Amino acid sequence: MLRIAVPNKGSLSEPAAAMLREAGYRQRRDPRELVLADPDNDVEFFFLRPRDVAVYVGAGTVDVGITGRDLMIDSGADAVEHLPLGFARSTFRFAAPVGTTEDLAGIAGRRVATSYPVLVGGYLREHGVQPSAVVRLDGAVESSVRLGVADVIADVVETGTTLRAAGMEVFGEPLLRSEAVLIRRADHDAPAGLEVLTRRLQGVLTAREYVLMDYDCPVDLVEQAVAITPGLESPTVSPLHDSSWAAVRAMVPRSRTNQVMDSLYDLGARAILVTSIHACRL
Ligand SMILES: Nc1ncnc2c1ncn2[C@@H]1O[C@H](COP(=O)(O)OP(=O)(O)OP(=O)(O)O)[C@@H](O)[C@H]1O
Ligand SMILES: O=P(O)(O)OC[C@H]1O[C@H](OP(=O)(O)OP(=O)(O)O)[C@H](O)[C@@H]1O
Ligand SMILES: [Mg+2]
Repeated sequence: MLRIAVPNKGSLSEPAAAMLREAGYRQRRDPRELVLADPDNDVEFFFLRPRDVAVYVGAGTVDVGITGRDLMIDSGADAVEHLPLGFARSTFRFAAPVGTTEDLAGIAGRRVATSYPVLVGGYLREHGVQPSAVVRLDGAVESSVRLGVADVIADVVETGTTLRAAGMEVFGEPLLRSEAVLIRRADHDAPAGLEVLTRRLQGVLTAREYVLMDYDCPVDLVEQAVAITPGLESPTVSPLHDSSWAAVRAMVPRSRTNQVMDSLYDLGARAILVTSIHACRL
């Protein structure tokens, strides 16, 4: 039975459960449940703090887990990324009160507050910058400068709203681009059952990323039309009762749906229909 660690709280918890549910797994109804067996799918879920997921995976007491790339690196655990999951996307950045710090070198001899001390310490060492201290805080790091325990911060930034509200701005390059990832133990064979889990999650990712597009097209325009919708391998082209027309079906990136429909219509395609993919195995 594959043992899977899942975040029990925070911004990873809900989307992780939604993804697993979409992949056909049971998920808990009561947020106080700590363990959930799913014998039909031969897996068992352990609901753990997101920060701890990599620790358990690295120790081998669970087989795989869902966590953030930033959290995995900060844990220092013996775990590796197996599959990026496309949600909880963020950047990890240095920031300081507006107009006070220009670049990485400006951190030398100053105090950096963060909830990710291992990640930040490692990055600064790699770049040869020595702060006077790395101050570890649990959260609300943006308040640390105003409250006098640090001079700059390093934290998760998504929209930048929290930083702006605190009168801060980012500086330097992002330390990291993070997202939710499926992780497994480093230097060990893939556990039994991981292949099925991976294929199922990949199915969800594809179903989220693509739509199915069907359209009718004059036969002499098919070549130009399939150049617009090449699909993943090759689009399906079927004859229609009216032999001067063909029906085409192809997968199209969801984000480009409307541009592709406009181009097809301009070319002369008609009856363009878009359908969501409910599930798939490629
Ligand atoms: N605003 C955000 N947008 C996108 N991802 C985020 C955001 N805040 C945190 N994350 C990601 O969520 C993970 C951290 O989850 P965690 O549950 O520890 O913290 P949290 O979501 O800030 O919850 P809490 O603050 O309630 O503890 C990290 O991978 C981080 O990159
Ligand atoms: O760029 P934004 O869209 O504003 O998002 C980034 C903020 O979101 C998270 O905070 P959270 O609300 O989880 O509070 P915390 O700092 O206490 O963890 C993160 O730590 C940042 O503060
Ligand atoms: Mg937080």
